[in-house]
Amino acid sequence: QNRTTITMSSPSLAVTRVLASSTKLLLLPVPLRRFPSRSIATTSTTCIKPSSLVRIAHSASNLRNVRMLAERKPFAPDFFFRQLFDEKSWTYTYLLADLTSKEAILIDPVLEQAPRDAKLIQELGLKLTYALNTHMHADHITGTGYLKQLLPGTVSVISEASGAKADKHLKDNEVVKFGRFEIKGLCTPGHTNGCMTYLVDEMGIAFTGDTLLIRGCGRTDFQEGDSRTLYKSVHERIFTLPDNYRLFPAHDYKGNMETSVAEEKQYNPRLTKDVDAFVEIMANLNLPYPKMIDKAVPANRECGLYDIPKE
Ligand SMILES: N[C@@H](CCC(=O)N[C@@H](CSS)C(=O)NCC(=O)O)C(=O)O
Repeated sequence: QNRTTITMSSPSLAVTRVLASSTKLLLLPVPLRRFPSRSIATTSTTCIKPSSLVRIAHSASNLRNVRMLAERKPFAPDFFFRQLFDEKSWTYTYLLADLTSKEAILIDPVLEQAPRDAKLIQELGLKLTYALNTHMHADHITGTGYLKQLLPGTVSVISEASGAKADKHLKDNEVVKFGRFEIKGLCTPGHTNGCMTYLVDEMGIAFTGDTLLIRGCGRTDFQEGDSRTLYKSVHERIFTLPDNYRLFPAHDYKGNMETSVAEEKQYNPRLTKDVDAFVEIMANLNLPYPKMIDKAVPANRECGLYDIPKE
């Protein structure tokens, strides 16, 4: 009979073998002391199908990463979340709302997408109260100025430290409410002086702007960029959040959409290094300047109220 015997100390190898042989598998009892602590042992002779083995093997390898898969805080049923994308600047905009009061906020809207965002908000029967910027962007013009025109009553928001115009300026730890929810601004300078990470603690989510990107971070070679400051901001204000917090950046250039505190603490190739190594990495990124920088920074200093289409 076609039989394969494996130990579960190398699950991926075992899966490869079993999938290749496509036989049933016989697990023989092996004294527990032969297994490393993270392995799965069987105490009786068992016959299992390859498909079950794949599941077991995945579970075994996941044991190593169990911290990363810490239970998420579920979204409340009355909390609305939508991630939107601008394909020209690779920017994520986030629409959040209280479904009972219908009050909504936007984080990092993009000028060219303001009509899309306004239409969506109207279609969903929401009322935009605040349009927030994580910082004074260099690669696109914020949509907050245009949204104020499209959806009158919208209040534009940016950090006090940004030096940009807006209806409302936030200090560190200051909160903005939308319905029963609140979003808190944490000063996380480094990419620019005025960078803020926005937290909705009740939902276990944070919007990191360009301070922390997925497996990366914002560059520090223009505006008031400073690598040591960025490193401190991430380590002291983002990596100290609970491991299961879901993180949403302002950009991603590789098709990723979200990450978590635990993942970035373990796998961020820049921010897992010590500060001197980080500074060295950042000094050698050699990225071309954003194409829009000369137009975007002056426009964003005026809250995007610059050259906007006349309605
Ligand atoms: N090519 C883009 C700009 C890409 C870029 O520089 N992104 C910034 C955030 S927007 S200022 C960044 O910090 N990137 C970090 C990285 O490691 O890529 C354009 O021309 O707009």
